Order: sequence, then structure tokens, then C-alpha cells
Amino acid sequence: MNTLSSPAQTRPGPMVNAADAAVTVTGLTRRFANGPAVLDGLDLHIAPGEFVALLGRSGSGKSTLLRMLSGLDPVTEGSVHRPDDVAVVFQESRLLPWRRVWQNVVLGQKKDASVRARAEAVLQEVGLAHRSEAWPLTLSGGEAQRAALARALVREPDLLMLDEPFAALDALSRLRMQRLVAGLWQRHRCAVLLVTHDVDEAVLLADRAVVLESGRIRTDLAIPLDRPRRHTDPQFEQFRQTLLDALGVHDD
Ligand SMILES: Nc1ncnc2c1ncn2[C@@H]1O[C@H](COP(=O)(O)OP(=O)(O)OP(=O)(O)O)[C@@H](O)[C@H]1O
Repeated sequence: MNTLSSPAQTRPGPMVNAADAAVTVTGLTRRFANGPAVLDGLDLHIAPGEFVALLGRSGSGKSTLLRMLSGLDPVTEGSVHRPDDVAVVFQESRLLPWRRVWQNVVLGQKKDASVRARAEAVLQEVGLAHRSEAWPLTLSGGEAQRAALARALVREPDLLMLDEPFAALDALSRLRMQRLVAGLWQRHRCAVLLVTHDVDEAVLLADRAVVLESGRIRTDLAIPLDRPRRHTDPQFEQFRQTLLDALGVHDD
């Protein structure tokens, strides 16, 4: 477990024992320059193996929270407990163009005798084994995101964070990737925090959808639907509407 906290923490510790949660965020506050707080005393718990979707209007602090959880941004007020093994996938694949796909997947990993086999196995899992020798610039957008997912999974993270990973893809590729992630999560069962603007994506994939507003959680919605989920299920539509309402999107 990795604990990131402010030097002078003024709030009480988390109510949930950190050992029982993959992620425990307590009283997290973030302010840029002298502006208003982007995160304002935020509390969030994610259980091991739980899939949580994080939604909120543009500028509501989703990426800020992710950056603080991943350690990219310092925690200056409040605290964050999370596993040591964390992987992040961003909207763009961030592959190194001068390394082949398989080499990107195992970048920073120990170069032992099994390294190539590990890369091939995970590329197989994401449906990209046939492109393992390719250069990243020759990949389609969907293939590049598959490679980015493979690079995250090869690390066997306890927490996988996905920051709008399918936002730049066409509708069909996005659907394929959503199904892929659903299958990977069923197999790997790491905790997942998925930042998305897409309420359908949240209902399709997540155990819980959390909506940020004014630096806090406005809605924390459990989605106890059986899997695999279908957009045509009437209950799917109900959860979708609840989330749209929480985001302030109404039919006129
Ligand atoms: N480094 C920074 N300096 C100043 N302001 C920042 C910085 N990073 C983020 N902000 C501000 O903090 C607020 C939250 O930004 P953040 O990127 O977390 O929002 P978001 O919910 O991820 O938005 P989007 O959905 O548009 O990606 C925004 O008003 C943004 O302008």
C-alpha cells in the first residue's frame, strides 16, 4: 500500500480500514494558484477488484483526481491510500515510436528470458499478437489503445486507471474496446477507475458510477446489473437516465 498525504493532515483518518480497500481517499483538496478548490474535501473508497466509473462535467476535477491518485500530482491536503502496483491508460496511447509494439509493452520491465513471451501473451489477450513486431506509427487508433492496455496489464496492477481511453476512437472501435475491457476485467479482477464522459460506457462497464461536482461526489450510484450487459435492457436505460440527471442533462 502506498500512502500519499499532506505533511499537516487536519482531518481524521479514513473510516474504512485502508487494508480493506484498494483506494481510500480522504479529505482530498486541490487548489490551483488562488482559484477555487477543484477538489474540496473529497472522500472516495474503491474496493479491491471493483470497477468504478468517474463522471462529471468538463473541469469538475476528474483528471486532477486521477493525477493525484497516480502520484503525478502531489497531495497537499488530505490523504490517498492506494496499491503500489498502479497502471494508467490515457486518451492517447503514449507509445514510443522508436520501439516496436512488443518492446513498448514491456518497457521498464525486467529484461529476463521470459520478457518476450510475457509481451506476446498479453498482446494475444488484447487481440494484437499479429502486430507485435510493428512500429507504433503504423497502428490504427484502436490498435494503439490495445497496445497501451497491454502495457498496463503486463504489470499486473492492483489498480488500473483509465482516463477517457476510448474518447478519440470511432464509435465501432469504441464498442469493441469496451467489450475488450469488460472481458479483461473479468479475468484480471483488478480495481478499475475509469474516467469517462459517456454514460453508456459507465453503465456498460462499472459496478459503481461516481459523479463529481464542485469538488465533491454528487452521486454515488451502484449498478448491480448482470454481465454481459445490453444497451437494450430496460434497467440499463434507467441507470443511464439517472446518470444523465445527475449530470444535469435533461430531455426538453
Ligand atoms: N495545472 C493546472 N493549473 C491551473 N489550473 C488547472 C491545472 N490543472 C487543472 N486545472 C483546472 O482545474 C479544473 C479541473 O481540471 P480537470 O482537468 O481535472 O477537469 P476534468 O474534469 O478532467 O475536465 P475534462 O472533462 O474537460 O477533462 C479546471 O478548471 C482546470 O482548468
